[in-house]
Amino acid sequence: MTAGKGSIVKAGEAMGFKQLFDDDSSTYTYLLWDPSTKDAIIVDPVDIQVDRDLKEIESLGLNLVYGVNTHAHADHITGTGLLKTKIDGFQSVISDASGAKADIKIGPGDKIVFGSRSISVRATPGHTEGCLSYVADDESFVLTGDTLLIQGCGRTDFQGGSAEKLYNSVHSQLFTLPDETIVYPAHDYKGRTSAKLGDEKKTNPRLGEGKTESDFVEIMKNLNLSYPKKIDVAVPANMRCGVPDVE
Ligand SMILES: N[C@@H](CCC(=O)N[C@@H](CSS)C(=O)NCC(=O)O)C(=O)O
Repeated sequence: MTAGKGSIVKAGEAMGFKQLFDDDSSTYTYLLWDPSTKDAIIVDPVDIQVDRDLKEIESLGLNLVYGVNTHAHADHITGTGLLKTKIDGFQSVISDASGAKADIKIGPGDKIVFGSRSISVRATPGHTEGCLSYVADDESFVLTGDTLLIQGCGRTDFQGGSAEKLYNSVHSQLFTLPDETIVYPAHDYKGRTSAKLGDEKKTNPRLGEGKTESDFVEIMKNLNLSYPKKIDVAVPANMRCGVPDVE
C-alpha cells in the first residue's frame, strides 16, 4: 500500500501574491502561488506583458498551472493564448457563462487549486454576463475583475452588461465578504493598487452606503464613457482566450 499525497496549510500562512501592472490598458495581472510547492496561477495576464510575466515566474521559481481570466476583456488581449505556446501543459480558464473558448470552463462554487492553496469562484455578472470574482481560500483578498473597481465599478454598456445585475452581484457576492478582505481589481486609472472591502462598502460613490439600485442604474446611464480603443480586436480574440484564429 502507498500513502496518498497530502499537504498542510499552516494557519495564517499567506498565499504567495504579486500584483503586476500594464500601463497601456491600466490592467492589473496577479500571480498567486503556494509558498511550499510553488504551484502557481496567473490571473488576467496581458498579451504584451507575457515576457515580463515569464521573467517574474522564473525568478520566483514558480510552476505555472493555469491562466485564469475574470472575463473576456474589451480593452486588451489576454496573455493566456501566448502563455500556452510558452509553457507545456499550461491551461486557459474562463467562465462557462462568458461563451468563450478555453481549455477549462468554470462557474460559481468551483475552486481553482494550485498546490495546497485555492481560490473560489463567485459569479458576478453585470460588467459582462460572464464576469467572475475570485476569493482567496482564507478570504484575505478578492480579485474582483471589472465588477468592483476601487471607488468605482466596471461599465455596463456593452458585452451583455447590466447595471441591475452588477448592483446585485456586488451586494450579494462581494459586500457579503468580511470588511477586512482586500479588494484587488483588474484596473485602476488613478494609481491605486488595493482597497479594504469595508471602505468600499461605506464610500464607493456608485455602490456604497445609501446608494440604491435605482440610484446606481441612473449613475451608470450617465457615465458617457467612450468605447475602449481596442474593443473590436480584443473581444473576438478574448472569446478564444487569446489563441489566434487559424481559420
Ligand atoms: N479608455 C480605455 C477604456 C476605459 C474603460 O472603459 N474601462 C472599463 C474597463 S475596461 S472595458 C470600465 O469599466 N471603466 C469604468 C469606469 O468607470 O471608468 C480604453 O480605451 O481602453
